[in-house]
Amino acid sequence: MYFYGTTGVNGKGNLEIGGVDAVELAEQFGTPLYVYDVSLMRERARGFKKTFEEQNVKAQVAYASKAFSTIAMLQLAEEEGLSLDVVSGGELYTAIAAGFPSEKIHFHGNNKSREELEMALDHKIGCIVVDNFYELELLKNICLEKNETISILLRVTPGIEAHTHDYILTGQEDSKFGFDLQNGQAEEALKTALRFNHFDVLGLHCHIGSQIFETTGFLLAAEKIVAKMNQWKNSFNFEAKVLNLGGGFGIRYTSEDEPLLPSQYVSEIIKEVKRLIEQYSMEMPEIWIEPGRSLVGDAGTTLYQIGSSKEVPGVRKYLAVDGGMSDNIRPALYQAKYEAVLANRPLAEAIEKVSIAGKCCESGDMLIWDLPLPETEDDDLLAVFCTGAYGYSMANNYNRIPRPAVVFVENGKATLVVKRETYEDLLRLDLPLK
Ligand SMILES: Cc1ncc(COP(=O)(O)O)c(C=O)c1O
Ligand SMILES: N[C@@H](CCCC[NH3+])C(=O)O
Repeated sequence: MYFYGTTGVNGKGNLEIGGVDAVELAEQFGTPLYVYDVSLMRERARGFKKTFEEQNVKAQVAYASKAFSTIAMLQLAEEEGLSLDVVSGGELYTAIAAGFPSEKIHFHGNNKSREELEMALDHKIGCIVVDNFYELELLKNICLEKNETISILLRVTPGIEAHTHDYILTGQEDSKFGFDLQNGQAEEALKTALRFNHFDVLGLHCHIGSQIFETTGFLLAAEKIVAKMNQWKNSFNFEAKVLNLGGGFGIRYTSEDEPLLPSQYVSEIIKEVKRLIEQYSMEMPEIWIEPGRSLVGDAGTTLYQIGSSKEVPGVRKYLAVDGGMSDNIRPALYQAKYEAVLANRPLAEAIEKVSIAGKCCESGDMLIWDLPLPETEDDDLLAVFCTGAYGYSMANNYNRIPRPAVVFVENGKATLVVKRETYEDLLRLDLPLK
């Protein structure tokens, strides 16, 4: 069995995370429960940052908070010296509430509203990643009305087909995000932005997709963008100070996945950018990246109580848990795969394959197909690994199921960082007919 970070088995034979017994966590906080290994998140953040520091490259590692945005998480990101990528007014609001330094916040999104852009300007955030011509015009008008200047990056689509699931591909030409780099759109956007003196155009941004295992896509994107930067330096005397290559670094969900370490992704990127800069005799830009999944994904484990089961003779056995697509929609949305063990007997020998069903009223609400497990008993707990990214952040109240609590564990201590939703919470916004 593969254990992540501080996860292991304690003297009682139970799963332990961050020095805390997982069975005791379930007793204390209930299930389903998201448990985050804080030291693993710190290790990942330091891994990205250290590589830039060791190679003397000016950089910002911005945590893509869409992966998991809560006040405690953003405070941890700040403690670790990360910048922050937000993608909506809600994520920005959470960052402000967490006390995150606004000058280190970058704002993304392909359809930011006037209200969201005004909020960003009012909070004097670090930069806005402008996605399209509509936004360029809207932001220009808001800057004029408020007589404010703002730093911007232009998001471009470099025309890269990264190898990942279609729904999380973003760098290809036919994408809803960004200005096309090849067909002249990006150049047009740059010319428009440079004409307006309320914009400080820092440079370019691209994000080619998510859960990517190779560096080829990042290097190709860098090559295409730096070539354009060189062209624009010569034609408009525009020197990009920032090259932002986005996030998307893959992690290990199952034994089929073979990701690189944060330091390996970063080293390869630095090497390629340095080569290109030398080739074009340009100034080295700052390199910014935006990891989400690779900072928090493998630090999260979801604990579930096992409940009903159903045998389809000769076909399969279904085992249902007390959560499902309401706390982890990734298997239904992307056919994502996970590994799991019994938290109260993680080392017990597997004797059969069972398929883990959620409790939602959907046939597609299956968390894991054909999971090897020991024979299960009442009160067994299932621990599903690697649920830290896009689990809680994509959780929903389908079937009016309250969202689970979130606990951070570190050095033998558990801290509740998000309370479990209650039935009253579910009705908080409802109004009666009369
Ligand atoms: C612009 C942007 N940056 C960063 C990320 C973070 O991606 P990941 O969680 O795969 O690192 C995303 C999501 O894919 C994104 O759209
Ligand atoms: N939600 C996706 C990734 C989102 C990508 C955002 N640009 C996932 O769970 O894999």
